[in-house]
Amino acid sequence: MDGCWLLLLGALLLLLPPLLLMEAFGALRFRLKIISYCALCVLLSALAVPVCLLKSGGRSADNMSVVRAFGRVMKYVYGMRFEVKGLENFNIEGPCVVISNHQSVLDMMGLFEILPDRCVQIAKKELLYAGPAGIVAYLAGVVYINRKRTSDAKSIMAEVAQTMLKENLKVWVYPEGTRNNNGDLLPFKKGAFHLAIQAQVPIIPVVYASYHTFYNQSRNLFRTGKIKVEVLPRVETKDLMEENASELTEKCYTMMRETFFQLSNKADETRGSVLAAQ
Ligand SMILES: CCCCCCCCCCCCCCC(=O)SCCNC(=O)CCNC(=O)[C@H](O)C(C)(C)COP(=O)(O)OP(=O)(O)OC[C@H]1O[C@@H](n2cnc3c(N)ncnc32)[C@H](O)[C@@H]1OP(=O)(O)O
Ligand SMILES: CCCCCCCC/C=C\CCCCCCCC(=O)OC[C@@H](O)COP(=O)(O)O
Repeated sequence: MDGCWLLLLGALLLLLPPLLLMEAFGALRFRLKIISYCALCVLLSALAVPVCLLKSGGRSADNMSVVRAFGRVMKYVYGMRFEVKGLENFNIEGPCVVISNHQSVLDMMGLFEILPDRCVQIAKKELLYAGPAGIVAYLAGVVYINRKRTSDAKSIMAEVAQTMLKENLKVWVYPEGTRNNNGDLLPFKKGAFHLAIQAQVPIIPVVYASYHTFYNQSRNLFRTGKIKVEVLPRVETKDLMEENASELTEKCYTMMRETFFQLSNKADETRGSVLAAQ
């Protein structure tokens, strides 16, 4: 019997190094893939910069169609396929605020897949320093905000409300305010909803299904996959006032969270439902 235990222990000790090696190799492969993804972003951005300058001579939302064309290359390199529903909901006259969930740096592929014309994003100011990617985003009209200074961010958003009306722009905001890959949506920040109310423009919610089947940072998972996306019908803000921002936020959050669970084949666990077949 003692011999059996010794044999088992020996086998375990023998298996441990290759298992640890495989784990370390998985982490390394994941990191390298993310670095290559960022490097490709930087490379494509560097190629897009002169095209933007030739097209518009400087900063203009028209350059976003150039960035979109270059950005669409990434999905072929990383084997991402998209299944999009509700694209017709983008067909509205005039400006609007688009809101979507934000899971990872991979969201850039989903953004460029469906990005309407003359649509600029609100981004954290740190991205301005991401080399050519920061420059090309600036040239394409991306608005940079300092998330650590609420009052500065609010006054920039108030300017955006004016500019989007003057220049007929759509503005894309990630209301979670940060990347989140935990299988649920984070509570929404209120900036996007104040913006839509101040400009009196509709909100178009966009939901990307959970990436859990092909991308998970904590499990070092990053492989090819299919991303389901749904563009929801517009939410009107006409006649809403600043004091309605919280209920508008809540309404959009609830609607998007339900759609997120549906698209991800997951039930809303807070209501005590069971997980649907995955
Ligand atoms: C070829 C390859 C090319 C590659 C190049 C890539 C190009 C594409 C670039 C795409 C970039 C995408 C980048 C994505 C990001 O960077 S996400 C991170 C940045 N974005 C955001 O943070 C947006 C979401 N955040 C908000 O909207 C926040 O509300 C913010 C305005 C930032 C303020 O943050 P915070 O202080 O944490 O806010 P709260 O929401 O809690 O609000 C505090 C109180 O202020 C009131 N409030 C908020 N906004 C306003 C406003 N505009 N006007 C008036 N009042 C406002 C809010 O109601 C709160 O008060 P109460 O609690 O209600 O009393
Ligand atoms: C040639 C070697 C180059 C090495 C790579 C250099 C690194 C360059 C980094 C990024 C370039 C790609 C930028 C693409 C835009 C990514 C948008 C994005 O997802 O930003 C995250 C932001 O929403 C929220 O940030 P946090 O989750 O709060 O943090």
